[in-house]
Amino acid sequence: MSAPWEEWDHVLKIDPDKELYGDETFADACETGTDAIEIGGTLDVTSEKATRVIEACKEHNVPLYQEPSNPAVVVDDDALDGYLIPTVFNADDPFWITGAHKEWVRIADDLDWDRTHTEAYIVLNPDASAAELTGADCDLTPEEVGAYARVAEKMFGQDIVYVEYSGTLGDRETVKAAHDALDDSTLFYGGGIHDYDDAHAMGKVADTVVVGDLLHDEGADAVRETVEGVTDAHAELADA
Ligand SMILES: CC(C)=CCC/C(C)=C/CC/C(C)=C/CC/C(C)=C/COP(=O)(O)OP(=O)(O)O
Ligand SMILES: O=P(O)(O)OC[C@@H](O)CO
Ligand SMILES: [Mg+2]
Repeated sequence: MSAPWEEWDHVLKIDPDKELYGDETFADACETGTDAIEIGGTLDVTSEKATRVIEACKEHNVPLYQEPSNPAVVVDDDALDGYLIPTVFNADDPFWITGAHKEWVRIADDLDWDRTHTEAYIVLNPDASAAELTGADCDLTPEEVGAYARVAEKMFGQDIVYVEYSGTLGDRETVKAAHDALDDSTLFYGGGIHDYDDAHAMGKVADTVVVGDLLHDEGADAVRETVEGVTDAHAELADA
């Protein structure tokens, strides 16, 4: 059976610490046409804030995943389809590679391994909170990023490799290098997607495009355009 993310063109990442746009609701976010919702952010997320988002989204027909930024924010909730646990391949502190994970497994009882999956992050925007927190080495050539991606797939068995430029649109050659380096794993791209054209361009070099801040800054209609952008890009690739 194939993994769910193999079918995802678009993921909407909701940050529990950020407000929605105008008077929009979580229902609006769920109805953008996105393939899945990831609930997570780097800073100031709590399990209470994450629970509020899960409760508001669970009645809607969209897969829901929590992406915890540390063990303390993990919510035990049957409404979640699963947990996508980051591990940061280019972090300078092993805490963000396996240390937090060790602590989580040590303190949590009865982890549901069937619903627990990992994402091999390569964090590339030095100004993003995720980069500052993890001390990520963002000064990497496309070739090095491709090599990290290949290591993640071939040596560490990672099903998801995530090129993360949170807050800024990334370098397409770098994203393409990661994509070209993978045989079977799914390449997520996230960062700075603002409109149809951004999503279309990154959709050409990534399997799954993740959109985050746009929901909070410009709202659900803007997110819907990005769903169309990546969907069109993938349809064009399939026709070519
Ligand atoms: C073992 C467990 C349960 C957790 C460990 C999780 C790890 C390694 C986290 C490292 C940091 C990280 C990659 C967080 C994930 C989510 C993420 C990148 C969110 C986007 O963050 P930003 O956009 O930089 O943050 P803000 O929007 O909050 O400023
Ligand atoms: O918020 P943006 O810049 O869209 O980034 C999306 C996601 O990759 C963040 O983890
Ligand atoms: Mg962000």
